[in-house]
Amino acid sequence: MERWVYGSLWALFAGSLLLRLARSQLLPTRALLHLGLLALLQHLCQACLPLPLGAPLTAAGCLALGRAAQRRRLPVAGKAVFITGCDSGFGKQAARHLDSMGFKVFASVLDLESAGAKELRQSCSPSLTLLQMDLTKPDDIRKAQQLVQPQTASTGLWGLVNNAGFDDTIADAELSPLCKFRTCMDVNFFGTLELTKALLPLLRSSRGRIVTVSSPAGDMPYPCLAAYGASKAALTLLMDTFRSELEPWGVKVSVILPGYFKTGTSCDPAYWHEKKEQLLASLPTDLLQAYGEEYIHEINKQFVKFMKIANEDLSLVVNSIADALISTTPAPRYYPGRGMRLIYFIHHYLPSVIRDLFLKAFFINQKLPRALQPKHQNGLKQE
Ligand SMILES: NC(=O)C1=CN([C@@H]2O[C@H](COP(=O)(O)OP(=O)(O)OC[C@H]3O[C@@H](n4cnc5c(N)ncnc54)[C@H](O)[C@@H]3O)[C@@H](O)[C@H]2O)C=CC1
Ligand SMILES: C[C@]12CC(=O)[C@H]3[C@@H](CCC4=CC(=O)CC[C@@]43C)[C@@H]1CC[C@@H]2C(=O)CO
Repeated sequence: MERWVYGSLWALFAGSLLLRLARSQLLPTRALLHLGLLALLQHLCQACLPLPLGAPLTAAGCLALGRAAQRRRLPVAGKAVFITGCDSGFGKQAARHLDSMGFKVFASVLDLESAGAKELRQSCSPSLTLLQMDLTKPDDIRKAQQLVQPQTASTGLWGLVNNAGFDDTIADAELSPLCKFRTCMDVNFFGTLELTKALLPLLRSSRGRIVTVSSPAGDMPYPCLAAYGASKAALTLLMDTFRSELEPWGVKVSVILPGYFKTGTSCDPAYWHEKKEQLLASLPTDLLQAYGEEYIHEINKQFVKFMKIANEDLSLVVNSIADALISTTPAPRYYPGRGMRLIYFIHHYLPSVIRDLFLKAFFINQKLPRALQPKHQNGLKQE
């Protein structure tokens, strides 16, 4: 009897864990997971249940998992979606893709004359509306809300895709100017929060969707990304809170956590060279003395080399955005991109010392600051 109780409890625990992992999008393939789960259930039933119930229970498991695995999609007709950051990158490609799917797209851009805005104007259907909006300007957000509201009064606004984001500093937190922390927070957190609050009444009336593109840098300490990562950490937590609080209203919230992709200026060496020079010119002398110019050149070199191998297939992210908008069961998290499952597995299950070493080996591994180098050590001792 005891064996039977333990076996059943173990089967329930293992089954719930594997199902949670399946829904989290963290595992390589659903089929692999389902086979593993069914083999486990079959074994446990045979080992623990007094009667030959293995086969019928396993068959029931197949049916249940098959239904869970089916991700049904909602009809697109009549659904309006507001997307931010469509000048380039994921936002531009998502606007074009959602327009081709039949959504009524409101594509906001920083600059209506940007190459991306012109491309969307030329390549998308007449139902796509381009509008200029700077997330750091409350007046722009108010005008955007006033444009969208009358055009969605009958249908409500089905989706908000918070895609716009900013970072232009790749340096240790101590070397990152405070104004960079503020700009990242202003765009990535406060601007996104203000827009979301402005459009929430429309989203609640349609029991629609909020899809926010955050970053794994908000979940784990990527070296030299403190300003950006802190703003994304705040954003991700905000969206998790929205997901819980908006559940009674029928509004579903998903967070997209992409890997590293070639978008906008993310892999433009000339852009990052200019940002490095601006940073060097802005640093106080004592800080520059302590770290040394070479330290900052090395970070920039490692970063530019890393982005050379960034993913070029933006459709991985765009498809996650689309799924979060029209799946009947959107996932709370999407992890599109090479190696993201491994990175999150390490983050969730390995000790912090291993996690930190992995991120340094994977992304940027700073050299010793000038003041800590043996040939400069005597300078420190005298001070
Ligand atoms: N490229 C990558 O490897 C990754 C990007 N992300 C996130 O993906 C999102 C999209 O970025 P990407 O397409 O990669 O880069 P991107 O630079 O091509 O696009 C960023 C967009 O945000 C807009 N934007 C910037 N500041 C703005 C402001 N103040 N107001 C309104 N819009 C503003 C830009 O005009 C641009 O359209 C961002 O939230 C970014 O943090 C997350 C993980 C990885
Ligand atoms: C900061 C930025 C976007 C990111 O989130 C990535 C970063 C390059 C290193 C990364 C590797 C990952 O595995 C996750 C994503 C990320 C932290 C990108 C460099 C420029 C990108 C940017 O500026 C976004 O606005």
